[in-house]
Amino acid sequence: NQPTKAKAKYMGSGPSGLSVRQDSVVGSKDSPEQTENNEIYYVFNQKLLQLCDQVPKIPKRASMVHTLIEAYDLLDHVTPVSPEFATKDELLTFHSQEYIEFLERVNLEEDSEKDEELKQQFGLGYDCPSLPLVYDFVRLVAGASLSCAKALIQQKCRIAINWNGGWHHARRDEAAGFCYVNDIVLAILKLKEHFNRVLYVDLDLHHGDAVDDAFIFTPKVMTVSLHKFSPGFFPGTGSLNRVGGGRGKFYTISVPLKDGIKDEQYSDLFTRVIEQVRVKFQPSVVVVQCGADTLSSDPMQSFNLTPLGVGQCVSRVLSWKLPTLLLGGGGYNMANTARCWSYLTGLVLGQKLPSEIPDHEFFLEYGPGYQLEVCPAHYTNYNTVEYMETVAKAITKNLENVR
Ligand SMILES: O=C(CCc1ccccc1NC(=O)c1cccc(C(F)(F)F)c1)NO
Ligand SMILES: [Zn+2]
Repeated sequence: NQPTKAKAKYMGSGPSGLSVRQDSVVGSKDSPEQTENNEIYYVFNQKLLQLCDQVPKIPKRASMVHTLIEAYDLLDHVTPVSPEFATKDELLTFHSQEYIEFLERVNLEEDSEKDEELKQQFGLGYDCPSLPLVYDFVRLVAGASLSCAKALIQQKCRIAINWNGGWHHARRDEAAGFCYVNDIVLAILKLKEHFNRVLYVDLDLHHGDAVDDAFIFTPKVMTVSLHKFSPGFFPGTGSLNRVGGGRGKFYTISVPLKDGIKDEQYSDLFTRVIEQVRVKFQPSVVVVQCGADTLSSDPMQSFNLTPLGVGQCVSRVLSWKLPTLLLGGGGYNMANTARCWSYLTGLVLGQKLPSEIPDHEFFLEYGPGYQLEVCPAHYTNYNTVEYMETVAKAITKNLENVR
């Protein structure tokens, strides 16, 4: 039951430009999809891929990820679900009216000089270039992660995947760090209505700052972010002593790392931290942002992970058998990001994927080896054993204050 192209009905152009009514065949309100209780929800449709393909710094990445997953025949083992657009009210559960109405208004503008200073005020400009149809993009990306959250709440699945989500820098009232909408905060706010304790794990190279900030004062959401922390590196937050505040103190865990870390050291530290988190926090649902800019040969050239290392962390969380939402994020080597998220999708399905990249539309992007595996680079690793011990001990100490 592939989601067919959503039959978008343009209902004439209202003040905000196009107002689109989306009749998605699968998963619409009036006809809940008949799921043969397939455990893995995989959210996408052609519109979402098309909008995400246009994001400047990740051209065609969404389609490369999706078509590689399809080429590996993984779609036959998941429940593909076509997402709805998030409603304006849903966006307003986190974002400000001014920001959302601004996006609504510039949705259709060409990149005109108009509103230039307004664009700056809302973070559009340098880090977050103006996107064509930015409002449609924001509503569908958020809608996809919300569809996953709703499916987990309604127990239609145990694992839900949105590789086009994971935009962890978007702030309440402005785009930031190349993120236009914080689909993660929206999904967690939805999950929080039905699950007592939400664990958020951020594996992206960058600190998940805006998600941390959104939940820094509450003990109902524990955020764990592993990230590069070094002078001048974006976003600059996420030091070891960032532990949260008020009633949420010690429910924010920052794991600051240096350049060059490899799979074994990364997953060992992750395991040490996350197993303590599990015992102390006892999450009832988990959200994992799987940003792939940590991989070796990412243009970020910072960490030296391979999909195996990321997979060890995700496997650890999946072994808890809790309702789990997997999201994408960064990842600027498009082929390696597609390799990573295809590998993770296979992992979720318990399927080992053959090394040879199957023939498909983007096959040539996988040259010269045309293999699924990513080889580590020869980077210097600045994470000494002593440094890692210091980080692990500090986190253990902080966690003594939880429960
Ligand atoms: O990946 C991110 C956002 C990274 C970011 C934050 C703030 C300003 C710009 C960026 N993105 C980049 O620097 C970037 C994005 C794509 C490709 C590159 C490249 F230059 F390394 F290729 C760099 N968060 O998880
Ligand atoms: Zn990143």
